[in-house]
Amino acid sequence: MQELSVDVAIIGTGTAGMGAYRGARQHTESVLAIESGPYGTTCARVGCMPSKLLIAAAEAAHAVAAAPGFGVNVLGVQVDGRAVMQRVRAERDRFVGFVTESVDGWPTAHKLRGHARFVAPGVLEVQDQGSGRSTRVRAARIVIATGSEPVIEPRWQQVLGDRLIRNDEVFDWQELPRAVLVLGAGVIALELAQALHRLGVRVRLIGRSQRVGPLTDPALQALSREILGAEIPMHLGLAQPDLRREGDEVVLTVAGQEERFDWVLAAAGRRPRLQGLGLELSGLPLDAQGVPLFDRHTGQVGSQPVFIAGDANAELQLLHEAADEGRIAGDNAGRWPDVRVRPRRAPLAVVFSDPQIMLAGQSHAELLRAGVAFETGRVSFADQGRSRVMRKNQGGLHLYADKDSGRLLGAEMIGPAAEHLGHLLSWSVQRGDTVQQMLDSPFYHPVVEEGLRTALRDLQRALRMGPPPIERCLDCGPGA
Ligand SMILES: Cc1cc2nc3c(=O)[nH]c(=O)nc-3n(C[C@H](O)[C@H](O)[C@H](O)COP(=O)(O)OP(=O)(O)OC[C@H]3O[C@@H](n4cnc5c(N)ncnc54)[C@H](O)[C@@H]3O)c2cc1C
Ligand SMILES: NC(=O)c1ccc[n+]([C@@H]2O[C@H](COP(=O)([O-])OP(=O)(O)OC[C@H]3O[C@@H](n4cnc5c(N)ncnc54)[C@H](O)[C@@H]3O)[C@@H](O)[C@H]2O)c1
Repeated sequence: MQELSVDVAIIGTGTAGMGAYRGARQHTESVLAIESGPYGTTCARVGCMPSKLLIAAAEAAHAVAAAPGFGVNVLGVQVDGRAVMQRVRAERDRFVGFVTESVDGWPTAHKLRGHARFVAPGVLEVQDQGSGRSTRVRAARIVIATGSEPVIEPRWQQVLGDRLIRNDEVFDWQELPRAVLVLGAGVIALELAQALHRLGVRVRLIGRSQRVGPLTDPALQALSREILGAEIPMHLGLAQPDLRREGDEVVLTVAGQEERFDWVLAAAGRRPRLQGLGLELSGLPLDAQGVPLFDRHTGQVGSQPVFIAGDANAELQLLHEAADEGRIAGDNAGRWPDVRVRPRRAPLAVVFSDPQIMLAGQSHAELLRAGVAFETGRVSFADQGRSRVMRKNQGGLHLYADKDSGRLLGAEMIGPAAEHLGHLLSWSVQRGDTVQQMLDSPFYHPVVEEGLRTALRDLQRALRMGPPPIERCLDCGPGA
């Protein structure tokens, strides 16, 4: 067995691992990045990018289908599934190429292929299935950046066999399938189910509860269910769906009615990829789920020279969070024992459904849990001018502000341009803006942001702060 000794070993070269590599390398050249799978990151290969490419194709099909609503008649929509998937893969490969190019630029001595596991505190064994080679790595500091994997119930695998697929496999389809059942009603389920539905695939989504998507504000959660449920065929409250395999098909039975599908897509959450990592031999403190206990401002696990970043830490499974956490963990692993505390950015999450969904700052549920005294400002997009112009006039935005200071604490929304409003709002939360400061900012006409202004005015009214807001702002422009 080959033996190596390094200052910093990084397990996983996804977004977090690559950030950690760059962070650690500012302090030492003795860095080893270990990777068991293909280079290219989950985000670029099978996550953010290919899913958004599929959604972009679905948006194009939907725009054509929705054109008659503007008096623009088109002669039907024909989706060429092969061409759709070809573009998804070609563009995806381009994005993956940028990532692999970056890894190709790392010195060979900094890279090791194979599956890493702890065999003792500070000691890893790396097994490369391809070459059969084993390497023992003694590392003064270790970064765990192993990402996440879909939650798959064992009985699904037993019943469905190779008809059960994960997000990874979807983007390798050469053609669009005829029918797909989606297990889950969260982010991946909504994004992929709606995209496939708009591309002409017969889709059904199964939710084990009545919840649809991530919003925690009960009124907006109900609105998400109403709006998305009106378009995407779904069965909610089906905790144990009756599924059986018949040949190459899967049969779902609900209330005596059978429906047949080519594939069942597992979209029931993702858990940290920590199994087989030998954490039991690592000497690290673990929580009840077996996830290392860590400080989110340093990435450090307990008081040991081990850091954790990205989806592996079971916190926020988002690209920008993985990148930040990777940089923090790598920098601290490099500079250890002089571990630095890094402020975190305001939370921001977006679902690329139509209408989009976003959460900025603290969610409604988090504010309630923390016992914060807050007021809520609301707007419906049903009559919002620009949204109506675009026939995108559905959804709602709720803003939450601190009762004492009038500072914006958070926001939840389903509605038009949520990805953009989410950015504005998370920036305001991070800056500590008050509702009055936000109202004093410019608002163009006619834009969706005028809906935000209406919600801010509603919030200012509830807070009873500043001059009384204008009740009906006629000089703001019609529909503002
Ligand atoms: C379908 C989908 C869509 C998404 N869309 C978005 C989006 O629009 N916006 C957004 O912000 N986020 C999105 N995400 C989430 C985002 O992709 C992840 O949060 C991010 O990629 C996590 O990065 P990571 O570095 O933690 O993990 P990864 O990129 O998965 O990297 C982990 C790496 O560790 C390697 N590894 C694991 N175990 C070992 C081991 N024992 N030894 C050696 N190597 C190991 C793996 O092979 C992998 O390369 C999406 C995710 C999915 C699945
Ligand atoms: N736009 C984005 O930023 C984006 C897109 C895709 C994924 N992601 C990230 O990936 C993560 C994982 O996505 P996801 O959609 O798998 O998780 P999720 O947590 O968003 O949703 C999981 C869904 O599965 C359901 N579920 C859980 N266990 C189940 C079971 N045993 N049977 C049936 N249903 C079950 C839940 O009720 C929920 O509806 C997200 O939390 C997000 O952080 C982000």
